[in-house]
Amino acid sequence: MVSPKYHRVEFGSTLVRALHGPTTTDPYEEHMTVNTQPVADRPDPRAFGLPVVEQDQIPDELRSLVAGVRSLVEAVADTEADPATLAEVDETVRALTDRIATGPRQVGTMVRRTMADGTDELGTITNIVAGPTNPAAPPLELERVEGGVQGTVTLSTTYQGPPGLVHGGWIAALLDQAVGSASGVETSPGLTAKLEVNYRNPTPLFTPLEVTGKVVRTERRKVYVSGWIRANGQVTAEAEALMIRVPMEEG
Ligand SMILES: CCCCCCCC/C=C\CCCCCCCC(=O)SCCNC(=O)CCNC(=O)[C@H](O)C(C)(C)COP(=O)(O)OP(=O)(O)OC[C@H]1O[C@@H](n2cnc3c(N)ncnc32)[C@H](O)[C@@H]1OP(=O)(O)O
Repeated sequence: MVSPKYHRVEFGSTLVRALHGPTTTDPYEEHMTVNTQPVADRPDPRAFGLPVVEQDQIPDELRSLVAGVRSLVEAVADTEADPATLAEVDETVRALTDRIATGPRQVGTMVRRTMADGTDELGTITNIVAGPTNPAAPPLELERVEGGVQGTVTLSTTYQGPPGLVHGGWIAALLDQAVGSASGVETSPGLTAKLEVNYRNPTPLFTPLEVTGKVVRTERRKVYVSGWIRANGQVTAEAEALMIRVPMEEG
């Protein structure tokens, strides 16, 4: 179990409860299993009042909508349609937004997914890099490899910084996710205390990017992790990170 002395995370969810009330109702609860069984050797988000949704229980209709909205964002970012068409689409989108807004899901809602090798991973359901219900997430799907995790993602124009290239902040975000996930599956989940990124070569848009995180060594709660992004086999960015694991109760 997670130690109650982990005040910062505990305070975070207490704050969430203070802001949003003791939300136990999830708009998708009818369609998704909210797991209530504690996990023995891992921090249990439910100890902090955070619901856990199983990723394979997310309705196909929501997955499809998320992908559709992602395409919409790309189309909007690059549209050169005439003003009359823009006004018409704007009105439609606003009407659709009103129709779908069911109120916020509880902040901190977690999702559990099972990687190809059977490893379970917990993350927030709207995680900006990997969250399965977040249309703003690319999403980066990581799988277990020896010593860590790896995944491939292709970013389009909505992640642009310099012309034709991925924004440096997003490069750091991808690496943060990879080192955090590597640390989480190889040891236990934690927070990033330090992330140093070296931008070695331009990271191109519209090109499959291989994102890797590997644990280098562990000292008590400190986990040292390296990360890389490769495009066409060439390293474009690398990271050295320090993750601090959420403390577990002794014994
Ligand atoms: C129940 C559910 C909870 C789950 C939570 C995790 C879920 C993850 C799930 C799935 C993973 C998916 C992937 C996610 C990827 C994204 C990750 C992010 O983006 S994280 C957001 C950005 N990071 C922050 O906002 C941290 C802000 N900083 C803090 O909150 C604290 O500073 C924290 C937790 C990092 C450390 O605070 P302390 O009080 O817990 O730990 P102290 O006792 O100070 O340090 C422990 C050891 O670490 C060293 N240390 C701490 N910070 C250091 C630093 N910056 N540089 C060097 N050493 C440091 C200390 O010197 C100490 O070392 P010695 O054991 O004594 O040798």
